[in-house]
Amino acid sequence: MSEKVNILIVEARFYEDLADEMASGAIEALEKAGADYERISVPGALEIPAAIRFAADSGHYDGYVGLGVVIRGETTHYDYVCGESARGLQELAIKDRLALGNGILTVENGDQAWARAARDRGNKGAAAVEAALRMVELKSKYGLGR
Ligand SMILES: Nc1c(NC[C@H](O)[C@H](O)[C@H](O)CO)[nH]c(=O)[nH]c1=O
Ligand SMILES: CC(=O)[C@@H](O)COP(=O)(O)O
Repeated sequence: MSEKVNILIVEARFYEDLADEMASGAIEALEKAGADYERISVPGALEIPAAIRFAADSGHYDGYVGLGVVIRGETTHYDYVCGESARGLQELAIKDRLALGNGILTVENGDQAWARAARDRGNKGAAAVEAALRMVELKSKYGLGR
């Protein structure tokens, strides 16, 4: 791929501090890889797939990274937020052939979230970038373009 890879980061800002850490890890990974990137935000993880789908029609991006943190509460809403955000991303990847990384943490509590979000621990924001970049490579290998 001759020109620089351009990645869109879609951040769910439900937990602002965790979102910042996840985004920082993702950005460090993108800069290390020499990729260009843009950032947009949504209220919560449920909105990530739709935001990616809106952006994909622009043809501006080679890949997408969804970042979010879903922490179980008192009701079954957790199950829907986790399940539907994951399903939405999978549909975008499979049906729309979008190169994306899923960086949506689905955890029981804040400690579990920080153990995975922190750059010096799980650094899952960077992991989602690495997944997205690999999928960009595969799309290029098979001539699928943006
Ligand atoms: N509880 C969490 C949510 N809930 C909000 C939804 O994602 C969505 O924004 C709302 O239902 C309006 O459509 N989102 C998270 O990202 N993390 C949570 O823990
Ligand atoms: C994951 C959620 O949507 C959750 O934070 C909502 O909390 P609750 O189930 O207590 O309303």
